[in-house]
Amino acid sequence: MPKPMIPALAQFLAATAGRNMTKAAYVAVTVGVLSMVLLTLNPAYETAHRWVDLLLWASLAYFVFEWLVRLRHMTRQRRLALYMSSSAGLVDAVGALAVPVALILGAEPKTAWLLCVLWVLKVVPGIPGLRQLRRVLVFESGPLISVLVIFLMVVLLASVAEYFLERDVQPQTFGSVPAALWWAVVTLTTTGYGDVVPVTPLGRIVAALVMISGLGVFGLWTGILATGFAAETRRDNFLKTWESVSKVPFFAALGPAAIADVTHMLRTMELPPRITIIRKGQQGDCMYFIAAGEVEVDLPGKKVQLGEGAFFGEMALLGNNMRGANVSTTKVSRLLVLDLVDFRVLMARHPDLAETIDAEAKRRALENK
Ligand SMILES: Nc1ncnc2c1ncn2[C@@H]1O[C@@H]2COP(=O)(O)O[C@H]2[C@H]1O
Repeated sequence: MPKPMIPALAQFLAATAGRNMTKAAYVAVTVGVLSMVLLTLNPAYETAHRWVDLLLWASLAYFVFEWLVRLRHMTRQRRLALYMSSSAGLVDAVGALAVPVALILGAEPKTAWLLCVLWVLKVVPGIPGLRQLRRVLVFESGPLISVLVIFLMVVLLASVAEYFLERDVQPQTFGSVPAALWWAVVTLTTTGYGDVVPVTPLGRIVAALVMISGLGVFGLWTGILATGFAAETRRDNFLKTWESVSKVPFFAALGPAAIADVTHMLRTMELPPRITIIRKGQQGDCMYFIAAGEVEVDLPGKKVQLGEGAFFGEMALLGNNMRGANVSTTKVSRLLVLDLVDFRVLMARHPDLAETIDAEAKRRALENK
């Protein structure tokens, strides 16, 4: 018998605490935050205030319900303290309590509902690549902090210089170092509001230097983050491929160093069922190892299934470069792809593997005659 909807939903919400958001939570965040934005729009809010209020209360009710369900679930699991002190627990608590507490404390409703902007924090665990970003920030913290220190140094030097050069001509805007600091930050970050502008010749020369430094500082930041991300993605791919390679029996006899070597040459590909990977008659530029799943080779008069650990697509690389049959997936499959150049390198570096591939290709060619 299907479970009643509310208990089933409650069980699901409890189990997803601290993980990616549920679809309902995405809807509640979007509806809630958009309604909050409408609340600040006049006269639109005045005309539709019943609907906007209803949507705001409905979103809040969802988050309160979700929080209570999770509290109950964690109490039963004896993990309440852990949940309440985790970032997910804090975000859930803030999402459920911020607006009601502000209303109870007597804040004006239009002000209290602004706090529902905090619901966007719920989206954080679902952001793809967040773990990668965190790791990049940790690994690259040294260079990033160095750039930050350079930024602060230039800001301070420039603002003192501009204060000295401009204070007599523009006492209103450059009359103190903090006032000049505002100009320095706006200029160095390349924002350039243009509300405060040096007018003396020397002041302008300093400004030009600050603008050029700004480009350099931001170029450095971007460069450090971009290379950090690229390195992190490479590491992630390597780990994923390593895991698959070590599971393929074909590579099992290799030592860890050789597996690492092979892993550098392979890339992973995830495919759904019924996808054609190889078409007969096309040029062959890579071969495949099956890490998981199954493929079917469509030969004249028969179909051959190849499962986990098998390889295919080697015959074109060893022969006349032409694919001899159609090959497609029959199940969800994870394949390791070896490009032609790396295939040659692999064959040269690992003669035992080369022999196995060669022998299997010859056996298949005989079988197909
Ligand atoms: N008899 C067979 N048994 C298993 N696989 C085969 C057989 N014949 C061909 N194949 C595979 O199907 C692939 C089609 O592309 P290739 O010719 O590059 O390489 C071929 C082999 O890897």
